[in-house]
Amino acid sequence: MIGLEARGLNYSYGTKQALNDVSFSVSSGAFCALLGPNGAGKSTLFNLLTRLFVAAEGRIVIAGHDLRAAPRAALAELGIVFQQTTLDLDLTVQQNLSYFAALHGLSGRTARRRIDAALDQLNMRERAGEKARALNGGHRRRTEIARALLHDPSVLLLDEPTVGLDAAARASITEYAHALADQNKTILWATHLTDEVRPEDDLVILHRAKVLAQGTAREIAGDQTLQDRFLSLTGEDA
Ligand SMILES: Nc1ncnc2c1ncn2[C@@H]1O[C@H](COP(=O)(O)OP(=O)(O)OP(=O)(O)O)[C@@H](O)[C@H]1O
Repeated sequence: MIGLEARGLNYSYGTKQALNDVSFSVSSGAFCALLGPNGAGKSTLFNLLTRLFVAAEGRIVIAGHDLRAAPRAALAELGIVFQQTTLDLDLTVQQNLSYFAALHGLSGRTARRRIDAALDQLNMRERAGEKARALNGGHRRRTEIARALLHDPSVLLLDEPTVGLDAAARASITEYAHALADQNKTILWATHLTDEVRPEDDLVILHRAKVLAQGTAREIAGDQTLQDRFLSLTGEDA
């Protein structure tokens, strides 16, 4: 089954083409890295997938729902962690999540149950009472991932979620995202760092608005390291 599918997406800012006939699909429950250097078009693609932008042509299907024909059903299956942190720093972890749960129409016992489950999933329950401002970068990211899970989406988009984190926090966030895929969430993980991609991960390489390669990272790397393969495909260092 397909968790996320993009077909024939084009997008331009004036004369600047940011996406050029972009097509790829991610199997349900797979971890897929979207690898591309700065300016490749990753954020533009995320803006189309979340319907912040609407593509004139092409098709996006989220957990079986066409984003154009059935936007509410499609977006209900989508969780998103944006590149910029979007927590209210003056609220506690719990309050940040409660507020978001309310936006999704969750309240009372259901909201509390979902919040506890999401905090447990990210190992953040003991920090529920701390203000977001007091958390380090890794814990803030974990809170944002927990928040993105509250409405139980089947597809989770993460836009360069490790930017600004130290190596230990980076490894830990990557690990949590893989664990979510193991629990059958479909994950699309944008990054410009080849060391965040595991050989068994699905991989889409985006460069200058185009998909250059798609497959497992192992297949795409062939007999090279992924870093060397990426460099030879794009002529850029990752
Ligand atoms: N509002 C805009 N107006 C004009 N050009 C834009 C605009 N936003 C992005 N671009 C251009 O479109 C291309 C794709 O940008 P995009 O932000 O999608 O790439 P990205 O892979 O997410 O890069 P980054 O990692 O730097 O965010 C780049 O060449 C960028 O300069």
